Amino acid sequence: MNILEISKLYKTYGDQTILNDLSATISIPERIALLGKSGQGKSTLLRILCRLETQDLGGISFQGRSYLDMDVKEWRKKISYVSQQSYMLQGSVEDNLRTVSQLHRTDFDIALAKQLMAALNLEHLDWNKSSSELSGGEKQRVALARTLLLKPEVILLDEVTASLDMESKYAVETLLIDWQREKGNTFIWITHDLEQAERISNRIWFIEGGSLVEDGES
Ligand SMILES: Nc1ncnc2c1ncn2[C@@H]1O[C@H](COP(=O)(O)OP(=O)(O)OP(=O)(O)O)[C@@H](O)[C@H]1O
Repeated sequence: MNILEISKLYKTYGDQTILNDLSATISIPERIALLGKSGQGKSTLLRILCRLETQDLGGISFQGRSYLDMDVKEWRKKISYVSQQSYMLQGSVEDNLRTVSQLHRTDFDIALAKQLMAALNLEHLDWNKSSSELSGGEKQRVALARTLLLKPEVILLDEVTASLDMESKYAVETLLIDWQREKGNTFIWITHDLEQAERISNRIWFIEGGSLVEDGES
């Protein structure tokens, strides 16, 4: 039962309905592009899936286990979110990369970290540099490497190439597709770029009015 199941999710903010009876079954592995106009609840859906927010009604289960039966830390190790505004911890680049293993008490895989940084066109970035001194695009890619080091089974990507130049954008796409094929994980990737959606996905979702109005192969 290698699936993430979303069942009848409802979410409102005040009198605004953001998710309205949204259900879906997500296989692992799978590559999903999530499209939809601004303000349609894409980020809200991903934030609920990694339990940064709570739905008003409905359930989520992963490999047959309800989200209610798994503690948040264990859940987020399996289902991780990379936000649009990349969140950096205080300290150096290396501190940021190491955090994940410290948090989850696993060994820091320095070889993998170097490999990821190189694949993200960051091989020349000084690991002693303070995270506050990084550019937006550097922060975004360090945040991505930090998440991949956790090897989540489901990676939730919120417009992660939005602040990148073309070369870095393609580097991120290549890395995530190669990683997905090799590890057999799933990603759900929010993008406003239809061409990118077609390049990166095998399944496309279109969200509108709080529901998935399209769900098909790409
Ligand atoms: N914490 C919150 N409190 C109140 N309203 C919120 C909150 N978070 C999101 N919203 C509202 O919910 C709606 C959906 O927001 P969300 O960020 O999920 O949309 P989105 O589809 O990801 O948009 P975009 O493509 O612009 O990133 C928006 O109208 C937003 O203003």
